[in-house]
Amino acid sequence: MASRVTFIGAGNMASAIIGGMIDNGHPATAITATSPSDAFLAPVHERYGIRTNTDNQAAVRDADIVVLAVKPQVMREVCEGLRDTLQRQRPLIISVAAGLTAESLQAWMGGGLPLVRCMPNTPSLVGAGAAGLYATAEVSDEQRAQATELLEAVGLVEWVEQEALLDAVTAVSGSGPAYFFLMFEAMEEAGVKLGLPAETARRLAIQTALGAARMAQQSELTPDRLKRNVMSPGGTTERAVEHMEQAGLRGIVADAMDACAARAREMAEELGQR
Ligand SMILES: NC(=O)C1=CN([C@@H]2O[C@H](COP(=O)(O)OP(=O)(O)OC[C@H]3O[C@@H](n4cnc5c(N)ncnc54)[C@H](OP(=O)(O)O)[C@@H]3O)[C@@H](O)[C@H]2O)C=CC1
Ligand SMILES: O=C(O)[C@@H]1CCC=N1
Repeated sequence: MASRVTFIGAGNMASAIIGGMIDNGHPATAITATSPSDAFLAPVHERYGIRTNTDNQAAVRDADIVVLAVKPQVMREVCEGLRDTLQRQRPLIISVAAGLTAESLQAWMGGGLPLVRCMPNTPSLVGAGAAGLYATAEVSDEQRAQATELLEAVGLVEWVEQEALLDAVTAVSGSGPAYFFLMFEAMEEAGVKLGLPAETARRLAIQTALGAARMAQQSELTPDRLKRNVMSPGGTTERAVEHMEQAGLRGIVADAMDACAARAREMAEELGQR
């Protein structure tokens, strides 16, 4: 029988994972999502056919897995509200919140619960997600396998053995989709300046990213080698890539990802248990 999975929060990230799970064959009737507002839940129910509930406690009562998918800022209130039910029920808990440490989450939920911290990303919606997972000591091998199965239904899963590495995962893949969307915007704008219709430039940029990603995934060659294969000596790509290198693109990416990971650590401090 499929695991009964309850999502606390039905926003961008929860919807992305739910959509991917359903496309992958998880029965909609075994999935519940909660939100404080019925008006918000109605379209989620309509779209995915899942169960919805405005009462978090009622929604976790029969769950095998509880996915905490609210904003970090409301997580404490949500965890404290679920504390008694979770302590009785002891489901596998998966938090997708950026920053918030297992120590804080455990403290808010009363401690000692099987908790996986996960950093997923929104391409889960199309089955192309990438998630980093970290398990606390309370998580059994079977529960690790359950978490892997749930997240693998919507994409790639990588376990990390040190919790702090989740901040690095956030900087690479959690926030990563936004970097590529920004690149699409920039390429579209530049394509328009070069005379292309916006829609044409956008479609070409997106398809090019898809092709490059598929090639990099399927090829034995490194990204550097693949890049050099596009760069004919004295040709057009060489000129463009030289420009990007000279303008400091690598440094910009490194600084941006440092800022991202630092923000995750900052959020852990701002919102942490004390
Ligand atoms: N978006 C992303 O790309 C990623 C997000 N994350 C993490 O996922 C989590 C959610 O982010 P995201 O989906 O973007 O945020 P959203 O704001 O889209 O979703 C949060 C959801 O939680 C609901 N909510 C608020 N309070 C409660 C409550 N007390 N009980 C139940 N539900 C509640 C909100 O309802 P309402 O709108 O009515 O308040 C909303 O449906 C965050 O912790 C974030 O760090 C992780 C990886 C990637
Ligand atoms: O921006 C954020 O805080 C969340 C976490 C990773 C992606 N979105």
